[in-house]
Amino acid sequence: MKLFTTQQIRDWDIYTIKNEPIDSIDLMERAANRLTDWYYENCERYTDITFFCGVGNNGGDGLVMARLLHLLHFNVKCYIVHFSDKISEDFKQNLSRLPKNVPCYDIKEDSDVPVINDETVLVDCIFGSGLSRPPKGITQKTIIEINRSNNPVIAIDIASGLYADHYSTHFQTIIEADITLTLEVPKLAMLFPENDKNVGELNIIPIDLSKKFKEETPSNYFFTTHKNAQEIYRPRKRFDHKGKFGNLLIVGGSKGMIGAVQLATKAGLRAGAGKTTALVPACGYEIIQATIPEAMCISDPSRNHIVASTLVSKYSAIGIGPGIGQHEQTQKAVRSIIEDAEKPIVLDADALNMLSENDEWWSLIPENSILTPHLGEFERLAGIQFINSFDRLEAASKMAKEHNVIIVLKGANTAICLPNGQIHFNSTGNAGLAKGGSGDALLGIISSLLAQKYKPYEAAILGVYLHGKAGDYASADKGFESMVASDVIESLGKAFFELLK
Ligand SMILES: NC(=O)C1=CN([C@@H]2O[C@H](COP(=O)(O)OP(=O)(O)OC[C@H]3O[C@@H](n4cnc5c(N)ncnc54)[C@H](OP(=O)(O)O)[C@@H]3O)[C@@H](O)[C@H]2O)[C@@H](O)CC1
Ligand SMILES: [K+]
Repeated sequence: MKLFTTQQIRDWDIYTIKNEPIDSIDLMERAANRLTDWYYENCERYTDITFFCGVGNNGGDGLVMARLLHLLHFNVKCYIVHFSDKISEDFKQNLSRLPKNVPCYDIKEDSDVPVINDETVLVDCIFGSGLSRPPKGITQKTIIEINRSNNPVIAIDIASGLYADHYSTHFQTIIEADITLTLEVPKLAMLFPENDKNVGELNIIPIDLSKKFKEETPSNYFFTTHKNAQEIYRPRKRFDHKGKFGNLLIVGGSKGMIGAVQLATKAGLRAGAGKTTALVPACGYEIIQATIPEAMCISDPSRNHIVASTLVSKYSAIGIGPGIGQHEQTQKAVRSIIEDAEKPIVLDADALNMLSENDEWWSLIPENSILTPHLGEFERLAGIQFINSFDRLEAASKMAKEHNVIIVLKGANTAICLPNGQIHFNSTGNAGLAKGGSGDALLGIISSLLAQKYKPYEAAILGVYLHGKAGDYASADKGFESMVASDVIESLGKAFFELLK
């Protein structure tokens, strides 16, 4: 799914109105109908609803919802926040359509801001994508009061006060929503961790804006949906044999860290590689052989850490890094594997930390290789600590373009930065994945897909999606706290199955 800036969304709106064609008031009615359907299907038992409407089109959406929910016999009331004398035409029309028996109050000065103490759902439609500066005065006061209440808050399109395309610094005056119902596509700011408390649970409400505009308007931002993952996935055919699914090598492990390479190897197998081999220090040999009978194992001459490289040309993909440590001799071995590799490889964990200390390695990395740093590893690679996610993402995208590699910036909504400038945000996964071993599983999955001849960008996007989806199954079964990386790997099968639906 392509993501757009607010300016592009405004143009999309205008294009749809002109070319469908549809009157703007009817488009607002359609959007509010979809929002109302969502409310009815998901929140039917919450019968008391208070709307806080601005005087732009976001407020207009709120007024239509209020009318429709009133007709469905919900107890609705509205507050109108008069933040400007410039009132949108569609807002005005919908205010006149609001049934007279819906209580409606004006907020024009500070003393009009209500103290919220009744049990009601609060619907935030003060500002939408038209926010142009931090809220002040009565708007600020209203937002603070909504946040102070303990009532459930649903934001329409975007939490009021949050900039859609760039970093917000006025944290005190942004709605903290429990649920965001965003129209047609998520907005960029919703995918960044610092805005999590403002966005809450994100739901996308399609409103049928023009398909032609969507296809023809360029964007570098994407959100990986189930359908996108299905388009990449290639189901197996009846006569396929193991030779077709590649020969994967996982390089990792050191004394006390054999579990990491064990998880990556298991994940590689579960993600479908035809043959999977682990290259580990001698102390890990028996562990791998005894616990993963399906895998082959090469024992390094050294007992506690890897010192020797191996003949890399016979493998269709190589994943390097889980639990590998940073011993000087290991660095030499890793460097020589990277140097010998002729196809894209996958680098994680200490392999990335080694790279951040050896700038000259960049020129050795085969193009389109995949680097999977978490935020700390990325900052080491970039040599900078970032203040916000926008700057961090920009730096990751620049690095991907500059070095012709794929950067998988791990976190909630993992961002996959491609050398062509595209950034793909993942849509699956949960907080239970923030745990040791999770990254090892991801390295195994991505390398395994690469071994199966998925293109590097496909392996990265699909691998991250499957890892998150398996994490969602694991959390449903074990809970966020108790799920571990092994549960994620065990759930991979269900994630693959779902792609067939
Ligand atoms: N996408 C779609 O196709 C559809 C979108 N729809 C809906 O429309 C919404 C966008 O509507 P919108 O453009 O009218 O913007 P919205 O945020 O309601 O208000 C803008 C007003 O606020 C003002 N203003 C801004 N900041 C301010 C501040 N701090 N303090 C005071 N004033 C401030 C600003 O004034 P200005 O910046 O010009 O000074 C302007 O007057 C969108 O989110 C969605 O809900 C659907 O209806 C149908 C289809
Ligand atoms: K809003």
